[in-house]
Amino acid sequence: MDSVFAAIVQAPEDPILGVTVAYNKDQSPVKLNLGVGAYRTEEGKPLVLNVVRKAEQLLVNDQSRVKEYLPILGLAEFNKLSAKLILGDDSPAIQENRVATAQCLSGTGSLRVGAEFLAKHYHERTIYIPQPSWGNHLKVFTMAGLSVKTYSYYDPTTRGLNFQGLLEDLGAAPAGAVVLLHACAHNPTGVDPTVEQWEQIRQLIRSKGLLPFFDSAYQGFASGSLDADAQPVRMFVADGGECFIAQSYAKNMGLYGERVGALSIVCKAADVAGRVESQLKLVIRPMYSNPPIHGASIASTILKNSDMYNEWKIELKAMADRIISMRKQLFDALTAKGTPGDWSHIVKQIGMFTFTGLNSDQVAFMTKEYHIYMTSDGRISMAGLSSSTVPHLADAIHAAVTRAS
Ligand SMILES: Cc1ncc(COP(=O)(O)O)c(C=O)c1O
Repeated sequence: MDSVFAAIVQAPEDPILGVTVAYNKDQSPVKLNLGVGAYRTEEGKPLVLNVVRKAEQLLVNDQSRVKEYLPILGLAEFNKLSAKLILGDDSPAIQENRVATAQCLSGTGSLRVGAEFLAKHYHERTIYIPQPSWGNHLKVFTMAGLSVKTYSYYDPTTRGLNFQGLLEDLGAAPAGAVVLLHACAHNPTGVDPTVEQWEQIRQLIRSKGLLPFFDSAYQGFASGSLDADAQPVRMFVADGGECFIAQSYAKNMGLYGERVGALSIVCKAADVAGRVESQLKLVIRPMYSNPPIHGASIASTILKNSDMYNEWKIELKAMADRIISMRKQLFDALTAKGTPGDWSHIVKQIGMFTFTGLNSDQVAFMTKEYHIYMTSDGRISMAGLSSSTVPHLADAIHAAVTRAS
């Protein structure tokens, strides 16, 4: 008898995760995976932070965390500490109980819960995401039932921010529309607004009554400082207006596989935040019922202990510094080879990724001839690179841009 699913067609791989699938199949000893979003060491290995190991040790015999686990919303302490991490220790919004926070499944799960909440409870169903943006944004928001539009963000000619285009597009958005903002280290471009530009964006968003939704997946990775990277979010929260924030600990604590994250909805009054929290529970309950306890316990163990917190900051800074060093090494290697083109953007960009400017043909060539894997938009993860692999990548880029097409 034929399977009832016989007519199902093969789905395409995810454009980002598919890079790793293709890489795994490659038998070449020189193969290089620059698609990974998670941090890697000089040896190309995933890094378990020292401070995470310590927190895990402490947790082995600790039963107390179970006591403060809230149904559906997860670890109460984790939620409070996460809101503090992004909003600041002395945030009036936290002191006034204006923030509803739910522990969610890493950054993606936090975005999705926020999107489902908006689809159910918010009058304006349109969300503007930057052009370009992390590839999953479009799907997360569309699947939740929102209508996704884009606003100008990147200018390929300057390899910088298209600030004028951004202001024009957001200025033309319907009142109330949701605006997705990368809190720092914009993925994939590595281009962030300056503080002055953020202030102008804030004024525009508030004057038009748009709703800011921050995606904070790389706090600490842009500047090496957790506080500095949170500044754009804090500017928006300081004005007293509403704001959504999705946080991920996948990159900055290296907890990718634990799926640790939080969604915070900053409201204008405590009673509203209480009602929002009650509705968040109704959104989450039929999705996955309750979030897992282990990863969030690790994160809160680190966040609440000042010694461990300081140790985390040092480890995070070291990761951010290694990425900056990789940028410099790649730029120097291309310059030394006399590779045609201006590669200065590689050192100017911020965060884990570099938006090389290589086109999809050049990427395909580098994969075929050099076994180098990256997304077809030319984005490479600097974390996937090491001093020993920089020359191979520089050779490949040089060959890709100088070959007759
Ligand atoms: C901009 C951005 N947002 C959110 C995420 C989600 O990360 P995760 O769900 O692994 O925490 C990522 C991961 O690559 C990202 O780059």
